Amino acid sequence: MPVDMPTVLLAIVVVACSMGSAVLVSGWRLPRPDGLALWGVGLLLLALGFVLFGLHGWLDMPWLLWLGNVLLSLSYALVLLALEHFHQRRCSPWMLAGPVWLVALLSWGFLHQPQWRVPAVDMVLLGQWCIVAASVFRCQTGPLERGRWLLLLGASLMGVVYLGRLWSQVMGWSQIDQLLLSQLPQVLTHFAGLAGLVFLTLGYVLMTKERADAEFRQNARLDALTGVPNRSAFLDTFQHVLAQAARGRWPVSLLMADIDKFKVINDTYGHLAGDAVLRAVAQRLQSGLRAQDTLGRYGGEEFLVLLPDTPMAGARTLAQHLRYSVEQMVVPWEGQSIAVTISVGVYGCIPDGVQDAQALIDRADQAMYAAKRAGRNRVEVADVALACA
Ligand SMILES: Nc1nc2c(ncn2[C@@H]2O[C@H](COP(=O)(O)OP(=O)(O)OP(=O)(O)O)[C@@H](O)[C@H]2O)c(=O)[nH]1
Repeated sequence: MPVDMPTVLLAIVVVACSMGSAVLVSGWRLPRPDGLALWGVGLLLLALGFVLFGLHGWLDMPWLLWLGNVLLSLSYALVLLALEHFHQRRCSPWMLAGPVWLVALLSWGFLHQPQWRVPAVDMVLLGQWCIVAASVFRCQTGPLERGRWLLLLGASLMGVVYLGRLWSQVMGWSQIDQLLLSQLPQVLTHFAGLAGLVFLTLGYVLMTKERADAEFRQNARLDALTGVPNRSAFLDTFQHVLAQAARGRWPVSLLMADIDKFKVINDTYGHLAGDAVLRAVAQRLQSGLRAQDTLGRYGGEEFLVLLPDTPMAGARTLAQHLRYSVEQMVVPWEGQSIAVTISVGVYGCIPDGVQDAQALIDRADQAMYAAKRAGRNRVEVADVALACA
């Protein structure tokens, strides 16, 4: 089937323009630096570059070709910049601007020698796609998500396009200075490039969506005020640790810490001061824990601390330490200092795989209420008779 080369170029321009403007609009002034706007501008520059190539085919003005090549290289540099922006990395100016300068120099220097200009420029552009592919690989943490797979596929396709172009030049299959001639290698490489652009852009957009989804999931598991895991996230971790402890037959302890007379703090200093106290207590508790321990906000002014591989005696010592640490703290508020204390209930057991997490929390809660009844600012351990129930 004969394919008209100007139509192929037009298709590239239309697709790059529409994708570029859509991405630019969706990334415009986003609060988070996703690099989408950069990507959109890159696509628009690419479209402009192809418009200039097409015009050169008709008007035969060499500077159009030079500018088209520079714009193409600039658009690839913007793709790289967008990726680095997405990952909040600083990109070396040499990596970004170096190839663009090289393309500008080579295509100007060999403006009237297409046998040198075309392969030289193609080699630099191929190098740019290698850098893009390396950048996609470098941001891999854990298994590749679908967005990155698509990006890699797109970058590889672009690499194949330039290799194919170089190969067809070496083999003499295409008249390299005749851009508008409908030669099979030209048509094939341009179509492959178009497909590469679509894969790349979809991959990039998907990658931003995947990151937003992951952040949303993560935030949904954190308490917005204190930044520690919320009740449902804590319960998930607790269930998981209980199952592991039951398999390994190691002890698990739980602390329930409740701020004393918190209502008085709220009533005296105001609700915002109460919030500041909650944040300060959460920080204090967190700073006294090991990496494997989990602090969670159970509700209102109640915090839970999960201590894997910790017998009740050790948990009690830690609880005393945390209680003392909070007692020593003062929360500054509008020129005043708010004193805070906590009451802590301790419960521990070697799980047998049958216990329900909620039942264990209730035991720690009962111990905490015993501490309240005994006068507050103290630690109480659950009834030993119940300790392994
Ligand atoms: N500022 C603030 N207050 C909260 C928050 N969640 C719950 N509270 C308040 O915490 C207070 C808890 O009061 P109580 O249950 O009577 O407990 P308490 O005053 O600490 O008394 P004891 O626990 O017996 O020492 C209530 O006034 C709630 O409105 C919050 O996120 N921020």
